[in-house]
Amino acid sequence: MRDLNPECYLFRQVKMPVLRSLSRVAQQVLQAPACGCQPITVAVRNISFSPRQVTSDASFHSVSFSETDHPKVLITGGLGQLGVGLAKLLRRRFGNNNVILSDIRKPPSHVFHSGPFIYSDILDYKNLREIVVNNRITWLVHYSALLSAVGEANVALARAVNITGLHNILDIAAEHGLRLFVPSTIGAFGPTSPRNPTPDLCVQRPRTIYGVSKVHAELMGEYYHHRYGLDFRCLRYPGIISADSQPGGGTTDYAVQIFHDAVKTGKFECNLRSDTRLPMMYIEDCLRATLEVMEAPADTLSMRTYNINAMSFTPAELAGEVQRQLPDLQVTYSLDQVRQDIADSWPMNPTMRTRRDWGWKHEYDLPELVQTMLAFIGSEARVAQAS
Ligand SMILES: NC(=O)c1ccc[n+]([C@@H]2O[C@H](COP(=O)([O-])OP(=O)(O)OC[C@H]3O[C@@H](n4cnc5c(N)ncnc54)[C@H](O)[C@@H]3O)[C@@H](O)[C@H]2O)c1
Ligand SMILES: C[C@@H](O)[C@H](N)C(=O)O
Repeated sequence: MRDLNPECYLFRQVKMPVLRSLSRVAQQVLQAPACGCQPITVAVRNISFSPRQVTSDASFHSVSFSETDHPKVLITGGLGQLGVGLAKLLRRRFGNNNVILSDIRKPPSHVFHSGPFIYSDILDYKNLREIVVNNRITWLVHYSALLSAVGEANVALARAVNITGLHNILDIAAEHGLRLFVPSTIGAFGPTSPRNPTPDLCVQRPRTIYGVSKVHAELMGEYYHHRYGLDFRCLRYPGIISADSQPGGGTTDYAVQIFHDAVKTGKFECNLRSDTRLPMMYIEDCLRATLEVMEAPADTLSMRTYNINAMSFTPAELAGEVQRQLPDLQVTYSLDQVRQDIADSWPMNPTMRTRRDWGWKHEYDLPELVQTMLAFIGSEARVAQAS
């Protein structure tokens, strides 16, 4: 089964009653509609029936998104390291009011006043659905998650947010014909995956709840794509490095912290071994890749989950590059064994079919990354000192 017919889908969505009882899990076969599509009925969520119409020549585009309109975007978990930057990029492209940031945390004043913000807990399915319906959302970028190190410290919460929350997102997206982006991660690989290089398709047996939940997200998204025609798109981000937003508790956080410590104290204690090689990317490249994969014509996507990368370096190599700009920086090493074990199971160099499929090219390598980070954090520090 490949895809949905928009008219049939919307017709059925409006006409069909939504059944809420968790105990009434079932499937119904509907009568063939006038358009001649072969109807199937699928319980996307066990509280409702969502009939899906499939035609052999249908494309994979979202059912409710007209290509001539701007998408109406909802970003979940938008107050983390990546969400505010993505909202800024998407708002520049689609208009301020067409991009809604959401989170369960209170936004800082500059974020609150920069565009639409809304409270949304992804564990609250009804609230999510209300937001999607009331705001006529067509694209959903699902950023809410607990990252690798924080997830190991709170497995139950990570399981709830990263797995149960994802189920809510998938059902909402399928039921309302949204184009859905869910980031995966290099953490979706594990100790038995090939590390150098790591192909897009290979063994994935991660040993963190974060990694397990992200493999689950990849597989569920692809399943919904093939089963229900959900327009699911996924990139496995490497460690993302940003100057104006803080990482949320991952294994690659050291590569952000070093810049702040270098500028503020001239000393940096690294919690990974000096020779730990991991894939990394500057945030601007990451957000551009996200927009590019969301805008890519469906027929250019040979897969729905892709590796993506810019550079790979070790703490020693990063420190060396920072020391070229700030020669007095002192770097010491004090291992966090949880993070080290995680890092030792992750890829060093993911290969990328994105290059072939939609021409992905990063702009920032290590020297540009270091210059940009130091320039930004340095100027912030000077402003803070002056005021
Ligand atoms: N930053 C990276 O290096 C990186 C790398 C690979 C993948 N990713 C993925 O990208 C996405 C965004 O990453 P990030 O670095 O911005 O994460 P982050 O940890 O900085 O932010 C996650 C956000 O999710 C929110 N959240 C937690 N529980 C929630 C709930 N119940 N409902 C709604 N929101 C909730 C948090 O409040 C937080 O603002 C995540 O899915 C992450 O796995 C990030
Ligand atoms: C790599 C990524 O998923 C995140 N930065 C982490 O370290 O957990």
